[in-house]
Amino acid sequence: MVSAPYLHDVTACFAERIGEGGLTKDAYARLLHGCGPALEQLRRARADGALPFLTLPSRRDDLGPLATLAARYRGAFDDVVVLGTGGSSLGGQAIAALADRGFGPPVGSPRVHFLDNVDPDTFQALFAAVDPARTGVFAISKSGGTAETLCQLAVVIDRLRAALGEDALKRHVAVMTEPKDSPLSRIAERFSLPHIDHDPGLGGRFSVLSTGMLPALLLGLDTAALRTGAAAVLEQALEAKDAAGAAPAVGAAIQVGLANERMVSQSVLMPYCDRLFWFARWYRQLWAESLGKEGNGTTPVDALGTVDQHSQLQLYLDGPADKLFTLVDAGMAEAGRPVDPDILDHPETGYLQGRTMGELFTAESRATAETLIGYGRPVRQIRVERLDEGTLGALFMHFMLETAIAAHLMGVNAYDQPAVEDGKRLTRRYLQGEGVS
Ligand SMILES: O=P(O)(O)OC[C@H]1OC(O)[C@H](O)[C@@H](O)[C@@H]1O
Repeated sequence: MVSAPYLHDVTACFAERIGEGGLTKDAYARLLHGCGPALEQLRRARADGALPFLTLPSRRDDLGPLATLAARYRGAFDDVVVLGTGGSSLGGQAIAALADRGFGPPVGSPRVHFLDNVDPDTFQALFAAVDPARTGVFAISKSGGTAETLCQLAVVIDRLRAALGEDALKRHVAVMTEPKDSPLSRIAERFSLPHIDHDPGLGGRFSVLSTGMLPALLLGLDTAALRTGAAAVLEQALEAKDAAGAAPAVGAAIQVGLANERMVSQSVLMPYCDRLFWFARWYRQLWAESLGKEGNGTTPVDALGTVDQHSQLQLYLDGPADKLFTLVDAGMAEAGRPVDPDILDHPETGYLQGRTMGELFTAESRATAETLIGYGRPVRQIRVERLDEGTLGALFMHFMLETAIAAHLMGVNAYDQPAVEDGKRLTRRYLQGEGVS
């Protein structure tokens, strides 16, 4: 059992059963040994600043311009639209879910909408719902050249300009992109839009502690706590005396070991917490794009307890034995009011009487883990005492490190995504008229 500050019982419970299945203790020990150089590489990268996702947790200097913009937006707008896709959107969505459960933002915050697709119907619905005079926009694109984000922004600027005039744009629209010449930086320049620099060394799927900060500030979340939680996990992992003491290394060794032995081809992340729904979506991109290279990688699956017990669990238990399960328990056992036996008085539901919703949640998470183990499926559980900015930051860092270490073990570069460029090239050709009948 490995524990890290903030993440209690990062139970590599499968580690305790290694040797029972196809992953031998020797193979696991070799992989864990291989994590040593991976951790050393991360230590060096943190020291020389080569990987900004490792230095960001201890930085605060970059937050100033974001805080200024957020304060202005909070004062001026009822709605803020965050444009961008992939790594420029999912981290922000995962953070925003902490504060907005879908019933509206906290008092004093605007409604924050993430538009990460180019579905014209969605944009039509957005324009019908918001008042342009009370709407702010924040467009995020690391490269500044992503077709979807540029198209989104062009459409939104067109609408705002028609409603408010060109001069108003600089008060309503801001961008975050690399400080270089790009289609997005040119738009910012042309309309004098505030431009916040995106660190060129910070890959989108490792950028949550940067791209997620404006949404966090808009919703009144504690950005310092997000980073402190991440820093604590980073510190624990990089200062551990060996790889066995570093939870992300243990997780990477298990995931890669099971994949090498052809025991898993999919990695299911199943939090028991609605607020972690978008976290699982964020993880899906991180794991897929970082590792899916040269025939490597396992397919990440985002699931949600208890909902997916009622739609996926049959397959998970009795379908192909090709999945590793990571269940996240967000410490809600105490939450909720007890069920009044006067209302639920049927003899068959005696087990629910006097129990809280949180108790049902927690019992189901435990029961699912044990049932999966009973069916011989590899399972690990991560327990978070309480979900807040600190623990969410810790979870982000845990999985970013686990992914980086897994990439090292697989011998792939975690920080690029060369294959997706092919489809982008083809899209451009189609739009230019080539091959379109
Ligand atoms: O932030 P951007 O440069 O606009 O990129 C947004 C997304 O675009 C892609 O196609 C990449 O596959 C993703 O890794 C990236 O996060």
